[in-house]
Amino acid sequence: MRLEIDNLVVSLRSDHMLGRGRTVHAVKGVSFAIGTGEAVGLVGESGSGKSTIARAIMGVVPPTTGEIRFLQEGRASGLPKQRRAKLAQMIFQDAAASLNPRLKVGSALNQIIAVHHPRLSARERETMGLGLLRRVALDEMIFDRFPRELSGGQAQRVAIARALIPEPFLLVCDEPVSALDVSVQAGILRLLDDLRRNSGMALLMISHDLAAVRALCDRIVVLKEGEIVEAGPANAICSSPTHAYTKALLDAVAQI
Ligand SMILES: Nc1ncnc2c1ncn2[C@@H]1O[C@H](COP(=O)(O)OP(=O)(O)OP(=O)(O)O)[C@@H](O)[C@H]1O
Repeated sequence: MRLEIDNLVVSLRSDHMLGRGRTVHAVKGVSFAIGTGEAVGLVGESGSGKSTIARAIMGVVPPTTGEIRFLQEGRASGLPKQRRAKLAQMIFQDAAASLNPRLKVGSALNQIIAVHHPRLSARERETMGLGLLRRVALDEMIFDRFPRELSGGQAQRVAIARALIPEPFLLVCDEPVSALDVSVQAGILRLLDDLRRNSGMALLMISHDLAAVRALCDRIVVLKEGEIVEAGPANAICSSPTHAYTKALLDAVAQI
């Protein structure tokens, strides 16, 4: 399986009070690809277009021009809703906010398991839910907790467990650790890395933090004002950046 982003342009109508109705060129002709089991980092300062690219991949915003293709053995993959869930899932910075506050973790997982595995019995769904918790290294007790009773790291692990249910080709991670304590960050990054290595799930790791991206990714794409300024193997980008902007991002990491 392969995701190809080809000359993607996304222009948005500004909803900001001061510039309402103005067109914002959030993404201006971006191309890159991700194959099965690959981890690609998308870095750039605030407003460089990272989240807009993620939303376009997830089908939430349409490309203004250009294409986003999921290819299976060279052929376009169909996009009925169920199928789309198997192409890409997404996790967010604020994991707790992405969980339904009224549902216990077990019920939330159960609902999504029922959608994607309709033939399973209630018992089998529960077994699968508990198995998912183990896969993200959470205690079974978490099954009976509400999102408000979870720590930030636990909530992110539940969000990851939920994303795994359709067994997606790609997990889009939008700043998945930037709201967490440094000690908790490493555990989540290790979990994402293990999932990629063990299940072959591809990762698109979106971050303004080059250090987190470097730890996880084979390749890095550096964005500035909606355009790619540099792209290549993670080690090469981090050890000898060619673009002044990438150097500035690296210097920012060194100062932390
Ligand atoms: N819904 C929207 N309407 C209008 N403009 C938008 C909208 N969403 C984003 N933008 C603009 O598009 C540009 C890219 O924003 P985007 O959120 O993709 O950047 P980002 O790199 O993800 O930033 P951050 O790291 O702060 O999340 C910015 O100028 C932003 O103001």
